[in-house]
Amino acid sequence: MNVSQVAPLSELLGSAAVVSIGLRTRFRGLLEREALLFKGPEGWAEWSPFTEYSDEEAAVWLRAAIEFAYQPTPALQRNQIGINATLPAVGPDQVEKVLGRFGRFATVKIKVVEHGEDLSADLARINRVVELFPDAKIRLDANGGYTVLEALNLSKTLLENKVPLEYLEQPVASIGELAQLRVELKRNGLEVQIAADESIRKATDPMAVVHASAADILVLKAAPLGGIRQALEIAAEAALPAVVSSALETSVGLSMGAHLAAALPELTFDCGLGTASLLIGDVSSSPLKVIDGQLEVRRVEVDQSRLDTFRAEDHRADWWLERLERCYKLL
Ligand SMILES: O=C(O)CCC(=O)C1=CC=C[C@@H](O)[C@@H]1C(=O)O
Ligand SMILES: [Mg+2]
Repeated sequence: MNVSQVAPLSELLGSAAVVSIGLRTRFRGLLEREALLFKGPEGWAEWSPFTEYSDEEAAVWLRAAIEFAYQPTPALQRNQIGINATLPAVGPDQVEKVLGRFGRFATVKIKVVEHGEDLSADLARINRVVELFPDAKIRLDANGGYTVLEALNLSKTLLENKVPLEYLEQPVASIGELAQLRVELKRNGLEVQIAADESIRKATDPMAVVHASAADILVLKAAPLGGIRQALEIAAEAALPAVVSSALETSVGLSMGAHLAAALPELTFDCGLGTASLLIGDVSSSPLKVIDGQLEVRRVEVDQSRLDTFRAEDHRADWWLERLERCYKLL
């Protein structure tokens, strides 16, 4: 895709709208999610790299958004996606309320080690989920926060307590540690699968994790990987099962994830695209909704009245538009 020919900057700026939407519960340290939306011939797209990301990293997300707005999506293999509930690192007393917003689900992803608390806080949250939803499969996302030994000990404890553990997502930070953890788990007879997230989406070479035999499952996020096509290529080359997950977007960004999930030749895991319910509102009056654990696959129209409701303050909108101009030049 030759970006300057396909999508002139003036056109992106012409439809660009910047929103700021509150989160119901702190997630990833955030209480507000900012996003820039623009419209191309195929529909609306979202550009929402986290504000601390460098221009180089944010430009990758921009390529993804331009591709989604300006190019037809690849052929779809399914029109509904199974979705997991996502539980932020809340106290055990909050679990019921937060998970209540997800309706029915078969899988819960629980955030762990978010605030650097000790393992007992994670265990209390996990145990509360199991108590409330004994049939749900559990995946834990540590964002690389454990040591190999901590991840190993936690796996032991969870298996001893018969927690239905589906996988650990990025339990440790580096590819070397992921590979080491997999070896240690096997050596200890612990059947726990490892999913790689940051080791793919933040790596210069997304295949490095595969070559190091460091993961059983890939977490694919369309925006940080540079778009649906790029993510599909990684999945094909890796030849590992994939889980598509959100980057905490509005319905517009989630619809790009849903199209990626729908285009994968095989999809056996629930996907982490149910995060709209973590936000206080959305940019569409017909947002992508998870019903009984299933998300429909379609593009999303944006409503002017919603853009007005969530319009970011002028100085934040200016910041995003300047960022857009800088990142566009990097494409
Ligand atoms: O996968 C999910 O269930 C929801 C998405 C999710 O967890 C994330 C979205 C955005 C930022 C990340 O810190 C986080 C993740 O690490 O997967
Ligand atoms: Mg993750």
